Amino acid sequence: MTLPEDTILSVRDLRTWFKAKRSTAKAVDGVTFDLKRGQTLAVVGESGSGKSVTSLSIMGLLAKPGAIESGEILFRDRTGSVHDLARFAPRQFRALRGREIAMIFQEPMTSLNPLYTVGDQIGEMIALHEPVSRAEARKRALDMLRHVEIPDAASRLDDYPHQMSGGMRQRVMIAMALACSPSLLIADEPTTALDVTIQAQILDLLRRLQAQFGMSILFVTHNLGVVAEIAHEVVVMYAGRVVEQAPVLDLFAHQAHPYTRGLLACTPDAERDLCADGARRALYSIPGSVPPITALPPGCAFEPRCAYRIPACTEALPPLVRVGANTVSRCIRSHEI
Ligand SMILES: Nc1ncnc2c1ncn2[C@@H]1O[C@H](COP(=O)(O)OP(=O)(O)OP(=O)(O)O)[C@@H](O)[C@H]1O
Repeated sequence: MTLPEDTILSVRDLRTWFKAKRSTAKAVDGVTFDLKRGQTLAVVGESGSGKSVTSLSIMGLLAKPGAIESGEILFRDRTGSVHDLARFAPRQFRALRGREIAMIFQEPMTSLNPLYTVGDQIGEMIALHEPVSRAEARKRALDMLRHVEIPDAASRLDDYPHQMSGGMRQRVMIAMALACSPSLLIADEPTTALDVTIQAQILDLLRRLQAQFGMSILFVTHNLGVVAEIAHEVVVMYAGRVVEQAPVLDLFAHQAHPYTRGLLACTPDAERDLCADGARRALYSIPGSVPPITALPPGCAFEPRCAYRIPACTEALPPLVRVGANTVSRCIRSHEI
């Protein structure tokens, strides 16, 4: 298994399907991307596009009947060894999760136990992977609370999660995720439930922690505003497939796929949306909805909603092709739009 030195994660032609008696939901269908060491790659798309199933596949947390059908998930651990997580057994994942790869979610209470103090939970996470004494675990937990900038950390160590605000709980979850200095952090919509000020603070914190700890981040979100804040590289998913990938500045400067263009038009922008007379322009929304992944058309899955569609779009699935120095797009008209 070969992986370029600067790459920590390489997802190659990944297919994760949910097979039922009558139909197969191809939630992830041939997804490929690379995440460079120390960088943030954002996976963006509407609800149901396969973002979470991609991250759960990487973490080995798929619920049945979900299973990896084919493809590779190459991951470089801190010793430099490369593993194919698509072929990992549950026992191997248990040794890896928390220590090498950690995950944070939208809802902190999915990770936090309401019955234990935050200090005990962070300490427990450290003790699970490292031979530390109780006192040492407690000291490390306190250090982590300081790293995530919880004010007056020493007095919050013995708080229960319910004694903290949503933003603080999110910080505790980040502290727990980073307690063993994982090299990869998977963040699935971690700021979606927060109000905008707290959201900005958490994104800022993640950026600072990334610079400090040097971890790579796979950031799953439906929000292009958040992508602009945090990502180096962006993967746009639609109906289980990658439709565009580009460095963040390139993607915001020019969208090669009509779906990306539509997503961007749906993102509120005060300057663009406010008219000279103070009225607000109606926010654009992409017409139609994501087709059911159990019954995708043979051609481009976005074609029924696309303003650029031509008859050829329905004939075959467009391949992902290079359309710029660092951009790939799955649209036969990318060069014209
Ligand atoms: N347990 C399951 N059984 C069958 N299909 C599933 C299951 N879990 C997910 N799927 C399918 O996988 C598709 C992708 O889901 P996924 O949660 O990855 O989307 P998403 O892009 O993360 O959306 P959201 O932002 O709403 O979480 C969905 O359309 C859903 O139909």
